[in-house]
Amino acid sequence: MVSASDPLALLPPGDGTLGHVAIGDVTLVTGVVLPAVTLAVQRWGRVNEDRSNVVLVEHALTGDSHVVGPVDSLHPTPGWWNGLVGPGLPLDTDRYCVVSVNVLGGCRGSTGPSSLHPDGHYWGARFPAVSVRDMVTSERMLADLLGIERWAAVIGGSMGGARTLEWMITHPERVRAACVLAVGARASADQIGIQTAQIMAVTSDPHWQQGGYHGTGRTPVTGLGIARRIAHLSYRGEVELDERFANRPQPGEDPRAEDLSMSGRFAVQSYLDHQAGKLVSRFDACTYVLLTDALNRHDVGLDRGGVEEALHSCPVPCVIGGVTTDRLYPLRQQEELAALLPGADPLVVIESPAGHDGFLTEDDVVGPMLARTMELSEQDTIERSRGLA
Ligand SMILES: CC(=O)SCCNC(=O)CCNC(=O)[C@H](O)C(C)(C)COP(=O)(O)OP(=O)(O)OC[C@H]1O[C@@H](n2cnc3c(N)ncnc32)[C@H](O)[C@@H]1OP(=O)(O)O
Ligand SMILES: N[C@@H](CCO)C(=O)O
Repeated sequence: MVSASDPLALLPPGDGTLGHVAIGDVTLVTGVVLPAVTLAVQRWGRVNEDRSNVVLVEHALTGDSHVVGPVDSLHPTPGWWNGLVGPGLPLDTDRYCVVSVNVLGGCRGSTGPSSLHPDGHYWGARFPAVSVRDMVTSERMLADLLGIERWAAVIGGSMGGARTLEWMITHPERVRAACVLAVGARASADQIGIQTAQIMAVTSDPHWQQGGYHGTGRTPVTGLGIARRIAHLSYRGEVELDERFANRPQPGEDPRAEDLSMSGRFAVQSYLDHQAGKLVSRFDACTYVLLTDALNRHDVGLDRGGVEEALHSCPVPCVIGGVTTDRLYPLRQQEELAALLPGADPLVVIESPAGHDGFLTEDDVVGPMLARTMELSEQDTIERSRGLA
C-alpha cells in the first residue's frame, strides 16, 4: 500500500505516465555539484509490499524512459521495447514493477543542457561533463528517495548497458540480477574515434555558438544530422545495409548525374537523411555531445585497478548478450564481460544482420534473456531467504 507520506508516492502511476522526481543536488565524480536535479521517470506495474519487485530498465544514447507505449504528444518515439515489457511479456508487468529514468544530462525531462540553469538561462554547454558513474549516482539517489533498497534487476543495452555495468560494480548489494547488452567494459579506440567525429560534426556547425544556441532560434541541426548519419551507420550491419540498398539510386533520383550538384541520391543516402531528420526533430544537440562524451570516457576499470579487477570483484548474477554483426561494440567486448564477471551466465550470442541495433530489433532472443534475468533474480531471492547468499 502506498500512503500519502510513502516515498513511493513520488513515482508516477503504473500505467507509463511520465513523472518527474526532484532528487536534489548531485555531486559529480569531478567534485562539481549539479544543483536541483530532476529526473523524468516512467513506470509500469505495481510495487509489491516489500518493494522487492522493482526492475530498472536503462535506455541507450538517444532513447528515453518511454520503454513501452505509442507515440504521443510527450513521446516522439514508440516504446523501444514494446514487445518485451508488459502484461504476460518476458518482463511481465503483472509481476514486476518496471521503472525507467531519462538519463542525467538527458533532454526528455531530466536535468540536462536543454534545461534552465537556476539563473534562469539555459544550461547549454555550461552543463558540466557527466560520467556514466554520475548517471548511476543520480539513479541511486532516486532509489534512496523511493525506499528501494535493491532492484530486482537492472537491465540495459548500449549506453543503458554501460549504466547497468556501473550499477553492478558500484552497488552490487543493490542489484539482485542484471542483463547487459551490446556494450563493453570500457570505450575502445574505435568507439572514441567515431564518437569524437560525431561530436566535432555538431560543434563545427556555425549554429553551435559555443553550445549557447538554446533560445537563439538557430540550432546546429546540420551538425547533429551529420553526427546521426555517422552514428547510424555504426548501429547497423554492413552486409544488411548493402543487401537493403547496395548502390541503387533512390527511386526517381539520379546520383550519377554529371553536374556534381548532389541533387540525386543513392538509396542509402536517402535512408540516412531520413534517420538524421528524425533525430534532429526530437533530440537536443548539446545533450548529444554531453552523452557521447560520457560514452567516450566510459571505463569500469578506472580507479578500480583496471577492467579485469573491477569485473572480477562483481558478484551480481547476470546475463550478457552481444550481436554477431555489431561493428560498434563488437562481440569480443561482450565475450570479455561474460568471461570476467563471476556471476555471468554463458554469453548469449544474438545472430542478427541488424548490427548494434540488434538489441532493439531481435525480440525473439532478447525476450528469453530478460526472462532468464528474472529467473536469476528469483533464485537469488530464494537463496537469501535461506541465508545462503
Ligand atoms: C534503447 C533506446 O531507446 S535507443 C533509441 C531507439 N530509437 C532510435 O534510435 C530511433 C532511430 N531508429 C532506429 O534506430 C531504428 O529504426 C530502430 C532500431 C528503432 C528500428 O530498426 P528498424 O525497424 O530495422 O528500422 P530501419 O532501419 O529499417 O528504418 C526504418 C525507417 O527508414 C525509412 N527508410 C527505409 N528506406 C528508406 C529510404 N531509401 N529513404 C528514406 N527512408 C527510408 C523507413 O521508411 C522507416 O521510416 P520510419 O522509421 O520513419 O517509419
Ligand atoms: N539506436 C540507438 C543506438 C545506440 O545504442 C540509439 O540511438 O540510442
